[in-house]
Amino acid sequence: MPMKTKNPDSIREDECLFAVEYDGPPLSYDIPRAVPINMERIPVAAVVSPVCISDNMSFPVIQPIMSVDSLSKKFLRDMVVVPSSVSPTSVIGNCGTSDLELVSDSTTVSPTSVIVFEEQTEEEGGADCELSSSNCELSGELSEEPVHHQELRTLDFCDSFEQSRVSSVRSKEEKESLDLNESSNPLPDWESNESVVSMDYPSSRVTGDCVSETNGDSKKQPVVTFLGIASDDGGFEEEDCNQKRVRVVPVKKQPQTKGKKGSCYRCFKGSRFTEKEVCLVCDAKYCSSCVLRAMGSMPEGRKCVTCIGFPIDESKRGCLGKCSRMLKRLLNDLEVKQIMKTERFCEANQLPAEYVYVNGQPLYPEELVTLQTCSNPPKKLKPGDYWYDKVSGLWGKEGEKPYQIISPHLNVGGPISAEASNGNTQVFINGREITKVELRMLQLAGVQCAGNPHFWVNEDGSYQEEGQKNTKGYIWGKAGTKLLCAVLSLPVPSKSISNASGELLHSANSRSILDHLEHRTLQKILLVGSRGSGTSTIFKQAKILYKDIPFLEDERENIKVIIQTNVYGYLGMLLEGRERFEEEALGVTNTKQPAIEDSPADEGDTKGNIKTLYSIGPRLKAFSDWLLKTMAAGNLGVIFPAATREYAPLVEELWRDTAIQATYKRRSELGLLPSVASYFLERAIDVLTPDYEPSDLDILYAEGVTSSSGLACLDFSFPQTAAEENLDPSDHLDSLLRYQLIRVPSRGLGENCKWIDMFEDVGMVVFVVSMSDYDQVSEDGTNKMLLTKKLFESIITHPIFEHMDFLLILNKYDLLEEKVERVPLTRCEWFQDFNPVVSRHRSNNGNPTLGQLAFHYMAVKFKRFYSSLTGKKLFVSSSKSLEPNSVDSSLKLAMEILKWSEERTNICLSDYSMYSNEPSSFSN
Ligand SMILES: Nc1nc2c(ncn2[C@@H]2O[C@H](COP(=O)(O)OP(=O)(O)OP(=O)(O)O)[C@@H](O)[C@H]2O)c(=O)[nH]1
Ligand SMILES: [Ca+2]
Repeated sequence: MPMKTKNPDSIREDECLFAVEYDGPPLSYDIPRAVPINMERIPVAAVVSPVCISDNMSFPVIQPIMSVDSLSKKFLRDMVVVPSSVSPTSVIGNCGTSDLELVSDSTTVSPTSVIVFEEQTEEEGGADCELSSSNCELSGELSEEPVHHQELRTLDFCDSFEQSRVSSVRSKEEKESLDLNESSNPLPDWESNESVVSMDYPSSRVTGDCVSETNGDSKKQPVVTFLGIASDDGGFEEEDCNQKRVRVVPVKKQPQTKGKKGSCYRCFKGSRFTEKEVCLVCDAKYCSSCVLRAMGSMPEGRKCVTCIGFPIDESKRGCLGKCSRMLKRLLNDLEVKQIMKTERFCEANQLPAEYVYVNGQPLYPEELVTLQTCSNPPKKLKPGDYWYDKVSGLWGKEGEKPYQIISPHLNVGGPISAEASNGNTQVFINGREITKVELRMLQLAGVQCAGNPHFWVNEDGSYQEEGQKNTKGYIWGKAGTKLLCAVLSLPVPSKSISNASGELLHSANSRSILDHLEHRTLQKILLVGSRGSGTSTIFKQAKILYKDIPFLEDERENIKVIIQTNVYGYLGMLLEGRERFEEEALGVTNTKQPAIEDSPADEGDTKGNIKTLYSIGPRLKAFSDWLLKTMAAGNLGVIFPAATREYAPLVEELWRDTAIQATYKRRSELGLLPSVASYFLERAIDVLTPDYEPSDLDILYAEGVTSSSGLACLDFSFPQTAAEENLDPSDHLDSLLRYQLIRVPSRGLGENCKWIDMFEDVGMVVFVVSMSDYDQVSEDGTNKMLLTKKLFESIITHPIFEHMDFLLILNKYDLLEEKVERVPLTRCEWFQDFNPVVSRHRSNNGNPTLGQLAFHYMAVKFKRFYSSLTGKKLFVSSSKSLEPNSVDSSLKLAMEILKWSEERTNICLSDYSMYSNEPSSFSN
């Protein structure tokens, strides 16, 4: 598009000055594009009244109106009128030098004017429009894309193992768009896909946000954006789609002075690190000695004296009324309260109506008031473009799916356009072409959507086809539709639906749904596994991941003692090993050096004098003897906390001793020493001091923290992702869904499963298996994997769990990977037929590693075993539970399975089943 725009850099200072001072009478001659306004004299509002704007007309837009004197003084406010076809860059370039800039594609620009009459010809607008609308389409498509790729990374091994190997390479690309398991899955590419249970439910985390990335149009940098609005907004491209609109863009006022980086803007002292108070308008920062002088009595809150009367920087709207520590120090409580109150409520700081566009039109102040004071207002309203379906109350950001249902029938903004939410489904609700997610929701709610219907949906969810009289049903009427919406991140009517007159109206429907929801909000997940499988590690990870305060003070105090006891135990095992190694070494020495015996030395002392690599001095020997004796007596727990004080110096000496270090080097030969021991032993000196405080990681690694005899319970919900935080929590049922993780110690599950009856109401069972157990034997000589299989069998066949989903976590993948290279998997008799074809060259050419094959094989074994006994399908996930991401994705998988089974139940109950139509969704 030819840019006739005057280069703003060429607007000279004096022109601007002229602009500021011009307040003469209206000129007698015609000014085609720019007219100064005077509210008293010009009935401005009528010009842009919503009724006279037709969709296809390019129209003059009159932006905020103020009286002449406030215009000259205040209205230097950072108002820029930008026809949206003009590159916003041009505005920014100059805003430091002049408060008021005007840019239009006309050549005659009167800087005093705040109105731009923009006549835009078809051709002029054409090219740009086309370009950007194709952008929009592109991003629309992309944003839907992940919906299809949203899959559960669980393995379905009912198909033959070989088959899944062959087809598995396919999924590489799909994997990119997944967020489940992404960083933590130890198995790359090859193992997922056909074996993947493909879920057609997009989850809240997947939809939506990719738009921002793909929108990053390289040609046109969105230099001016609404500062406050969330970044996932389509930005300028979207606005360009609706061309022919004149736009008011808030531009930040620049501070009058600016010191060197980080210093106070007034005294120019201090650095980045000095505490400062910030002006809400121009972002000037003042140190505590200057702030009161720079901001005066703060009649509008925290603004420089020169910024009083100016609108605030929209990005700071969230800070309004939130006092800083600095002010609290400088002023008394009453003053602080008063200032914060005026900051929030004074007129100058209110959201300017014209920054909010509804259905393509900037709001009038009255409209904004209507919107903000209705019984169910949009939450956290920010400057930006929104669409509003007045009939149903659906509300969303322009170009996006709905995110809230607000009060219907409000007289704000223009008429809704078919493209408002950028849908491409050919299904319409109240004149708006709906998005793919909405369509899916409708289908799942049992609404017949064949034949591109146009629906008329009322605020209570009742709907009819356009042109027909009878109500066909209620969209939110079915049990589970709300939950469905939660899964799809779609809004649902709030508890009270207000009717046209604003009265509250509790529909029986919505109440029953809420009852249903409340009943469902605590989903219980049972976590079981045989000894040492990793259930407590997973439990602790969940605590650390999902709790703000994972461990309380006194809990930590107890854990500290547990850890220290453990470490003394590990030291004891080392000392035992040392004795063994010393004896071995002595034996070797004796046989090697028969010559010594010929010497005339004292026979009896010979042995004591011979020093081996594993010998220790008498002081340490005494300590060692004492420790081993205490351990043998089972008294280790009793010696605390005295032991830490007394023995700390000895521990240090012991750990640094060469004999101990030599023993530690051979730790793999010490059968009893668990693998986590090294984590603590290497820090033994720190851990065994009285003022040691265990970190979360220490607690994670520590053995015996979760009681091995009792149940442990954890209530949690998955924290919202950044994208979800932008939405209102009340519309986001995901965050309402609460889970309870119940860890049952393996002991409680033995033969007679004494606890099992308590778990009637759990939603699902997560069974944890340690993959590295395949070569281990228990005290009575039975292979541990076989014991695990037995325990697994007893649980899956228990009548209580008959209708429950099972998720198998094959844990300790890290250990398996390492071990399987040394010890054949066939060491376990259940795994006799493991016969992998592994290429000799272990390059990264996509061939699975032995570890991956072994995991896969075990998964198949368990799956077959499970379905032979239950006729159901087992979900499987691999994990390294010492890694938080790994546990996070496993638990999220559990959540998805729960959600999904919820949907499955609801849909089975409803008269409409989508599964018959969509074979992709969960067939096996
Ligand atoms: N290397 C590795 N070690 C793990 C993993 N998961 C757990 N462990 C370790 O395995 C040991 C046993 O794990 P726990 O979580 O205590 O097992 P548990 O199921 O609670 O077993 P009990 O407490 O004996 O009932 C601990 O030392 C863990 O640190 C893993 O994925 N990789
Ligand atoms: Ca344990």
